[in-house]
Amino acid sequence: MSDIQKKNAGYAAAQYVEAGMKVGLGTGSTAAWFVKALAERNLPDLKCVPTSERTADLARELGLTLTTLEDTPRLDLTVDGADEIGPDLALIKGGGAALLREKLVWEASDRCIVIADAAKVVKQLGQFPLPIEVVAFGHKTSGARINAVLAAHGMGEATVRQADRGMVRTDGGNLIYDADKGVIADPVKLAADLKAVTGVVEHGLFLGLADLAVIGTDDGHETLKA
Ligand SMILES: O=C[C@H](O)[C@H](O)[C@H](O)COP(=O)(O)O
Repeated sequence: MSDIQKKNAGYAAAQYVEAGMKVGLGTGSTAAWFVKALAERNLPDLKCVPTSERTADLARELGLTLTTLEDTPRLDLTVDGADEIGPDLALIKGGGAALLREKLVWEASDRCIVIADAAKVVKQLGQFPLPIEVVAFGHKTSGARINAVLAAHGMGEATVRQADRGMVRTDGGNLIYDADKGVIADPVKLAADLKAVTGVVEHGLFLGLADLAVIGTDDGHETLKA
């Protein structure tokens, strides 16, 4: 993990934003650099949709104009971080528990740019534990079903994410189960199988959504196309 690489990716991605755009703001330490760089550009008539309360607070503090998906259902561009970037720009996201709002914002965007430090680029997804957002009601039952799906994919068990004060809650009040790390051999099928479990709200596999990756290097950035 390199902060300078994250910063370089965030600042480079801010150059893709034009005046008057409707922009989705990602969540996490890399996306925070993008939000900062975007605010510094001071472009006129931007409208931004944040993907978490954390990002909303930061963007507000930096003077960006915020709106919601309810008021602005289509966006020109979303820029967001990732936990892993695999072949074809298939991603794992949700390390910061923001995956549901992130996916809603990504899917509402004409173009999505993923930004990351170089260590996030992998040959096969799965070394980062896949986050799965689950409704709290009956979550142990849902968790057992999730584990059956993961076992069928040759993966280890998922466990509920804990913080100092108990189970982590997302901005929407849900829980996060993190799959044990391992090889995700068939991300498309795993995504469909997880979505079929009642109680699963969303999972952190972002497939076919990223158009471009901006990868920070120590002295600049590189781009990868989908
Ligand atoms: O839920 C959080 C998001 O998906 C983040 O974009 C992801 O975890 C990457 O975060 P970071 O840039 O801090 O590594």
